[in-house]
Amino acid sequence: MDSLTLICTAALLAAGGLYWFVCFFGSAEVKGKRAVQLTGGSIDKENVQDNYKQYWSFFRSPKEIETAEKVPVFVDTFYNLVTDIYEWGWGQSFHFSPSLPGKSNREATRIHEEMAVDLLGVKPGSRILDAGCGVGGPMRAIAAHSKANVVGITINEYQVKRARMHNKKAGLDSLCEVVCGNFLQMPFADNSFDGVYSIEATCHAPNLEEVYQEIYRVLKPGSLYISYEWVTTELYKAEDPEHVEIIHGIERGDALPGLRTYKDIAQVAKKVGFEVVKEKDLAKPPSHPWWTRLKMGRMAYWRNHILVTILAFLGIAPKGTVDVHEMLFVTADYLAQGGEKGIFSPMHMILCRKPAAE
Ligand SMILES: C=C(CC[C@@H](C)[C@H]1CC[C@H]2C3=CC[C@H]4[C@H](C)[C@@H](O)CC[C@]4(C)[C@H]3CC[C@]12C)C(C)C
Ligand SMILES: C[S@@+](CC[C@H](N)C(=O)[O-])C[C@H]1O[C@@H](n2cnc3c(N)ncnc32)[C@H](O)[C@@H]1O
Repeated sequence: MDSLTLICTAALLAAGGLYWFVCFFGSAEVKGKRAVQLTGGSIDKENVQDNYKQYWSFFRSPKEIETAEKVPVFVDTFYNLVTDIYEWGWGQSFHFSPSLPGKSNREATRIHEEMAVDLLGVKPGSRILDAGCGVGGPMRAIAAHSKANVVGITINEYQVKRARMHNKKAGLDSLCEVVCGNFLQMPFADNSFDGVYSIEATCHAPNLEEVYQEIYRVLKPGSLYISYEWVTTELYKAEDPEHVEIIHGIERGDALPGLRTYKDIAQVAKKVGFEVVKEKDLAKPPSHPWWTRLKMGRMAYWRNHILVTILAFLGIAPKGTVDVHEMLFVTADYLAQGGEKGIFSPMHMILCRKPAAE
């Protein structure tokens, strides 16, 4: 073999290897984003690293996170930093769901979303609210399944842009509307929705009572609200340092002002005036573990980390992207540990009714 043939063969093998590495290694999810399109949301490329530092500074003075005025900035900064990585590495629905044997992650996600709207029992044409809608994965599944008009609200302007773009692309923009705003002070009239749902979103509120009160206000009397809440379970022991470390790890990597215990949820719902119709931790057996998807993705996360590092080095991805990705990498491990130990659930479901007017 002459040296030219050798070089060509080596180059071909290297290109083939790289293609395989990028496309097939690990479990790639169906995404709306590619690695080369990663941004810092609404943050200018050169400010991503500083915003990442700012995000961490909130944890140095946790009391500040608990004040309602600081929360929108804290949560908004977080979603500017993570939204593209979530879409790229997870898909358009930013939540977990129990694994369903024989079904793909995508199907399991859709079934978990449809269950929420089925429990609301809304009719086609009714108007429902998605409190904390992300880029609208659940909203589109729910609108397509129920034929209800869905209004989504998110604090993050960049997510509004992404959600509107996806709605249009899916041909669902006549059923789905997206508003930028704070779910603690919503720009909607009293008694104006036939149903409300929130999927893994109210955990960002510093005070659950405030967000439940606001949802109660906009819901029509006699209508239902369903939420999938992030909670610590009865197995969590505050005196066990390992448990505490896992829960703190989850809070830090997911922009949470402080995880609530499962006991708080119904108590707060009743306090604001709801009747609790049903409450169930959907993570508990016979459900199959929600965290296996996180663990199975580990090889892909390594591949992603190398990709992000190369893209940031080349100046294609913003500089801080590597730090953000690393933070998520670590968070995935804390989440999986929380699930495996049974001390944490991201799907403590509560279904509530606003009493009918007298
Ligand atoms: C409800 C919330 C978000 C829940 C999940 C959608 C996200 C929690 C942790 C995220 C991820 C962790 C690891 C990332 C991985 C390193 C990267 O290569 C690809 C994306 C991840 C898999 C990412 C995807 C989304 C999560 C699973 C919170 C914020 C209340
Ligand atoms: C983990 S994501 C879940 C998104 C969506 N429910 C889903 O499952 O894809 C949490 C969402 O809550 C939104 N959120 C958090 N705090 C908020 C607030 N105070 N007001 C409005 N939206 C908020 C975030 O912007 C984000 O869209």
